[in-house]
Amino acid sequence: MFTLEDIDGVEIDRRAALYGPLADAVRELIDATIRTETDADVIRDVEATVRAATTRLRDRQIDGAYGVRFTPDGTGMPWGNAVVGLRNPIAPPLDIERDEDGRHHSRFTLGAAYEGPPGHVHGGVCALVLDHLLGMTASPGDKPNFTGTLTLRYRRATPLGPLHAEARIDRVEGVKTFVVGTLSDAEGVTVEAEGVFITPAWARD
Ligand SMILES: CCCCC/C=C\C/C=C\C/C=C\C/C=C\CCCC(=O)SCCNC(=O)CCNC(=O)[C@H](O)C(C)(C)COP(=O)(O)OP(=O)(O)OC[C@H]1O[C@@H](n2cnc3c(N)ncnc32)[C@H](O)[C@@H]1OP(=O)(O)O
Repeated sequence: MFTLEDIDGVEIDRRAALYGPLADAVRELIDATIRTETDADVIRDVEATVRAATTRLRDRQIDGAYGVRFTPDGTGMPWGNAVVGLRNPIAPPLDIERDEDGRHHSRFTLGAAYEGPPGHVHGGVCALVLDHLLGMTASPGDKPNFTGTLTLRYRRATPLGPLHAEARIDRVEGVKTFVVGTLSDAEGVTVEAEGVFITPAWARD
């Protein structure tokens, strides 16, 4: 499930510098695809260009999904992840910081690709972001904790644009870690979350 990638920091940096800008460019492409009003012939031409680029990338590719890879020194490379994946253009991506006290938080921007209600973030995208942030918060060491139950209270619509999310562990009871968190815009909290994250049987002591 988690795979070891036997590479050093220099090689991680080289790969990040190679694939990160490609994912950024495709993110821009997604946004432009949603918002363009250019001429029909330009759109057909760009479609052909994009299809040709996809064929070139598929020239050599891995079987299946990217997986969650780790290097020997414990550096995580969840580069295909839907929330933080450096190689995943549908990931915003979130850059998550961890405080000394275990609190996790992130500032990020969600644009047109994440729309649900007009001008606002899709409720499932709010859940996606909070699930991941709370999951990271629940898994501070080398032991993964999976989402068992995630409960959300949507207090008001979340506008597209700059946002902030944070989470902290509320309590730990055996294999269950209870985490609480929020998603906010500049005016304050839009979504409250609480989750029960559980150590899977194969990772228990
Ligand atoms: C994790 C994906 C990797 C992403 C990593 C990315 C980057 C960072 C890298 C490393 C960090 C690692 C991970 C954290 C990061 C992100 C997390 C993202 C969150 C996800 O995207 S994660 C995918 C969605 N998630 C699932 O795919 C879970 C499917 N499911 C299962 O894998 C099992 O079902 C499990 C493990 C949930 C339970 O394991 P089980 O069934 O063996 O549990 P068991 O019966 O032993 O119960 C023991 C006690 O938990 C209670 N309990 C059981 N089930 C419960 C539930 N659902 N809700 C509330 N309480 C529950 C019982 O009532 C009992 O409580 P009590 O002890 O009090 O009696």
